Amino acid sequence: MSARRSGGAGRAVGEWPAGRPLLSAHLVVDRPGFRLDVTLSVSPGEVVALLGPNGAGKTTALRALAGLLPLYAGRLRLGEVVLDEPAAGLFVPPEHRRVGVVFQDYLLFPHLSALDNVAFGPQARGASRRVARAEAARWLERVELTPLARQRPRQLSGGQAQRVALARAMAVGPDLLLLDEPLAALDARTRMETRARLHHDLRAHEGATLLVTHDPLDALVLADRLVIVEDGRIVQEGDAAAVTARPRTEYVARLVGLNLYRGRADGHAVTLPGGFTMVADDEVHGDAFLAFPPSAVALHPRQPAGSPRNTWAATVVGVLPHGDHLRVELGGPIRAAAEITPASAAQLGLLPGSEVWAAVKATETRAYEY
Ligand SMILES: Nc1ncnc2c1ncn2[C@@H]1O[C@H](COP(=O)(O)OP(=O)(O)OP(=O)(O)O)[C@@H](O)[C@H]1O
Repeated sequence: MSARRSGGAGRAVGEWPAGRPLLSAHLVVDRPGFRLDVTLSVSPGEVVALLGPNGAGKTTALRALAGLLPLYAGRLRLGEVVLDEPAAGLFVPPEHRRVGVVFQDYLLFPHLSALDNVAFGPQARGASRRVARAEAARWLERVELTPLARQRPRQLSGGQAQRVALARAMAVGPDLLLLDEPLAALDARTRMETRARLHHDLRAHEGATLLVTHDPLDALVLADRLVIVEDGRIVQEGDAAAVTARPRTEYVARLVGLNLYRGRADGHAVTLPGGFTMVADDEVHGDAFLAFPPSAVALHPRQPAGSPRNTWAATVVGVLPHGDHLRVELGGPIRAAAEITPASAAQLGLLPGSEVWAAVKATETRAYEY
């Protein structure tokens, strides 16, 4: 099978020129009432997480990369091969792409053993049964499942089934590995263990990896770079530190647990919609984001003396447990979340409708341009 037909890199991933992305895609997909329009590039060995709320278009992007949905416009190149380019009449079908997919519910064949599930990929791509099974055995060994090779999927735990699905996706030697919510089907405990294993296995993959997830923890643990999609568009991308330090949408701010506002800055003062002004540690001019963590919000029963900055009268909208703290949703001149201990909540006698004073130190308040 030629590299072109097989949709392969056309040269070993190890020889791929440094600095040139292995996957380079401008994906435009039309659905009734929805358009996905995103540009993605992933380098060899890099793990990118596509993160976003429900209906953002993550699965649509993954399906387009796998060839399960054709592009409406744009271009998808993997290695040296163009897999989809409607304007040029090019489309490589899924079975001829060097792409491995781990679906959310794994889609293992229930009547086949773990070994034959993994052997399916190489066999479907033309390997003999013997070669495919040898390849499958090698992959099961890599994910430490050799003793379970003869088991059927229903005899495997969720974490084991996930690893069989990963071995099956890797057994075709993919240049692009796609994972759709790989840990969503697992309970919390198995999830932690499987996440750690998956991290280890993904490090060993020389090709490009794209992971679709709702779960910020999966993204932070597994990925080198985050791409955040909302309503079919990329709203922010970068490594975890950059994204969490400077969220650019409310979704991202919630994800990283920050209060976030848009306003106009004049030096250290940022005026928010409605006219409330806050003082930030940073100096910015023009349109700006203002962000502070809920843990930086102190609540007082009366107006605190001697600290007129960043203090406002607020009304308690709701109180929710948050780990071993309480998260207090506040209404008032700005909506904000505060995180306090159960002891201080009891002292303040917090109930929905309670009146309190909120205070945030300028040193804990960040401002940055948008
Ligand atoms: N088979 C389909 N036919 C038509 N529209 C679809 C289909 N599947 C998804 N959509 C629409 O495409 C948009 C993006 O959906 P998609 O499943 O890609 O989002 P997502 O980010 O993966 O969401 P989730 O996290 O809920 O899986 C949504 O508006 C959805 O209603």
